[in-house]
Amino acid sequence: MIAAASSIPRDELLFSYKGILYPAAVCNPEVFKALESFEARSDDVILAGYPKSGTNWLSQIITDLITISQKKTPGRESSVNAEEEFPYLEIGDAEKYEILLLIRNPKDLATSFYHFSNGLATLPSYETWDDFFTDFMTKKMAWGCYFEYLSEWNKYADQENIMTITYEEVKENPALAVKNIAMFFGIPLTEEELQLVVERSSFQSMKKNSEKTHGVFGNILFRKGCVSDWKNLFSEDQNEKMDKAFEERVAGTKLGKKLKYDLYCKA
Ligand SMILES: Nc1ncnc2c1ncn2[C@@H]1O[C@H](COP(=O)(O)OS(=O)(=O)O)[C@@H](OP(=O)(O)O)[C@H]1O
Repeated sequence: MIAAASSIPRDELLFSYKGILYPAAVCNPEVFKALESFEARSDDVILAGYPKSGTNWLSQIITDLITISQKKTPGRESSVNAEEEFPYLEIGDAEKYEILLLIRNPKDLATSFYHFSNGLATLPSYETWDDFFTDFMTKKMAWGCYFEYLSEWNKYADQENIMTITYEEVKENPALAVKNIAMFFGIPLTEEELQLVVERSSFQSMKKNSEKTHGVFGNILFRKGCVSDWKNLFSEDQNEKMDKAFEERVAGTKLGKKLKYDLYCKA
């Protein structure tokens, strides 16, 4: 499906559902409609992340944690296939289940999204970074505007069943991040299990394993896996524009503070 999309004209690549754009090759309005009445089970685990925030990274960590937890559950030892049990979903009522909310600094996220858009046939590609930046700042992105995404999730960030984690904090101290995630989902871990999850979710391990886990898509997905790559793309003027938008729209919120913008997004 991803390869077939390359022949689709640019203006047919995205469709709008309730005011937000989605890639037509992988999303379907019928699915969104059906998900409005989706009922989750109380032990379902949901990972919410805007594109390029590190979703595949955190789903690797959660999948391993679930596998470890299931191995310890009597009667489920042999039925472990966590990958199959962790599909992508768009969700309705956010109150019924525990949600790990993943966010990433907007400059690295935009940088990652730009390279991804140009590597993937299902998304509109961009001749220049400047063109991408303009669209990113004016709500023309697939999966909507990142600033709106942050403002919307900010309404729920205080709820007990939501744990927010940043890409940067997992990068800074992976062991602590895995420990906190495991604690949030009530999964006890031995020191050995913790080290295993950390090792298997390192960028190097995931990239090395990516052909098996993601096929050819792996090469596009596991690009650099670092913090501050934005410094290679952003102009002075673009820095000013994004700093201003962040200050006006997100800086004062709980999620805004959690992102440590001054540390990760100022030169
Ligand atoms: N293990 C690990 N460690 C550090 N960073 C990692 C890891 N796995 C994925 N990544 C980086 O996450 C970026 C992709 O984000 P997503 O998985 O959310 O992409 S997607 O929206 O599902 O396509 C993308 O970021 P960039 O490298 O900056 O493009 C990936 O490289």
